[in-house]
Amino acid sequence: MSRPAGAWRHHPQHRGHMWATSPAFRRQLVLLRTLLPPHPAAGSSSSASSSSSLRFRAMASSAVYEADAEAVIRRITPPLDRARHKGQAGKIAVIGGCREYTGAPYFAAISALKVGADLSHVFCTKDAATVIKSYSPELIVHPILEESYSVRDDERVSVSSKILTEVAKWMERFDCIVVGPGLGRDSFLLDCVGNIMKHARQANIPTVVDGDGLFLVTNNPGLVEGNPLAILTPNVYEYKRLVQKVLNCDINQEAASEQLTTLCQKIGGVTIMRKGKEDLISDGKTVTQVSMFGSPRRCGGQGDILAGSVAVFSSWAQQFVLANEQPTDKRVNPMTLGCIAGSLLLRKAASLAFQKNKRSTVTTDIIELLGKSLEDICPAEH
Ligand SMILES: NC(=O)C1=CN([C@@H]2O[C@H](COP(=O)(O)OP(=O)(O)OC[C@H]3O[C@@H](n4cnc5c(N)ncnc54)[C@H](O)[C@@H]3O)[C@@H](O)[C@H]2O)[C@@H](O)CC1
Ligand SMILES: Nc1ncnc2c1ncn2[C@@H]1O[C@H](COP(=O)(O)OP(=O)(O)OP(=O)(O)O)[C@@H](O)[C@H]1O
Ligand SMILES: [Mg+2]
Repeated sequence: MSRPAGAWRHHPQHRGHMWATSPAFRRQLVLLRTLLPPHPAAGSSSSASSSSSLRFRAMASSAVYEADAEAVIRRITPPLDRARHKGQAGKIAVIGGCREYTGAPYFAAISALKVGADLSHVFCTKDAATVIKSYSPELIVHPILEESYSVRDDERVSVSSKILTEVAKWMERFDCIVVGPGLGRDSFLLDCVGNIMKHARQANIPTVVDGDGLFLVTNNPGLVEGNPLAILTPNVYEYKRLVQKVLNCDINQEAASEQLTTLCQKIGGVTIMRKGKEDLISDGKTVTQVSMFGSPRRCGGQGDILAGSVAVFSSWAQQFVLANEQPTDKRVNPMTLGCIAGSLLLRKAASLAFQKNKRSTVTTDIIELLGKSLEDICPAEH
């Protein structure tokens, strides 16, 4: 996603946003401070920023900050510049899709396009490929993954290495990959995907891990340990399993933010978005939340939309942070910004879809409203 340095700085949408600051984080998080309210330690009043959308609340001993997520979206979304060519707004790949699940990888991949990526690929099993292609001609679908039932024992090593070679050919082109939507839990397939994750890491490709990708990572945390380009997006059950495995304890709701911070630190370097009534986001240093109400419908697939959206926003945020030329130690974590932006956009689209469709709201209704939701926040220029 090469682009002229500073492209974002000249976006009219990005001018003049007065965000609150957080002195306690100033040294580390120059951009994120603009998303945060005054920190209590700085002597500001506890009714911090009551006049703005920025709030904080104490949970156990860790403060949780409500992000000004609209401002984040405006800030990181690149302008539609006529001089740009295909690919510069992002190339995303979803690793997922098997016999059982074809909806999830489709939802994630099409959402990436609807948010604004130029190209969206899906790497899935042969069974799933034709089905996914039939949902949309926009997606580039690679039928290369194999499940145990289709591979003889004596073929496993060669098939596994062929799969890795095939994905590796493409890997450098991607700005972000999403591992897990509709992947299934076949052991051979998960082994192959573990190798793909290792390769992505070596190639410094940001990786969103969701759905069955989290099943893989929970059983093998080493796949993401110490990787600052990894984002985990667990739902309530996936989070519980991760906490049990990594922290060896149960969920502590009273100290939710502290536990999330500890989990990030224990895994090391990763960003985790704990999905739920509020989406709680931490990279082990700060905890931010997005709590704008979306929709009371909990139809399956909303997490897939989120994963595809976070992939796009994170790659935009990475470029934004680089283009603003902050010293490395002062850069905000772009993965956090991507999570904040993806969370708000999904919630806005879900809210609009629910207004229209009420109880019959399904995931495709929400996807159709991603564009309007983004337009309301950050209009395209003409
Ligand atoms: N249309 C599709 O193809 C969809 C496929 N999906 C994929 O389906 C796969 C499995 O994801 P799921 O989120 O369904 O995962 P699970 O199969 O773990 O969970 C399914 C449901 O079972 C229940 N459950 C799970 N663990 C539980 C526990 N410990 N205690 C009580 N109830 C529990 C919950 O209601 C949960 O929502 C993933 O690959 C995911 O991406 C989902 O994204 C939904 C949409
Ligand atoms: N109780 C809730 N109230 C409001 N929003 C919620 C609630 N639970 C989840 N969400 C929203 O729905 C999004 C998807 O979360 P969810 O927990 O449904 O993911 P998931 O189970 O992984 O979804 P999927 O069916 O795609 O696998 C989250 O980003 C969150 O914003
Ligand atoms: Mg899910």
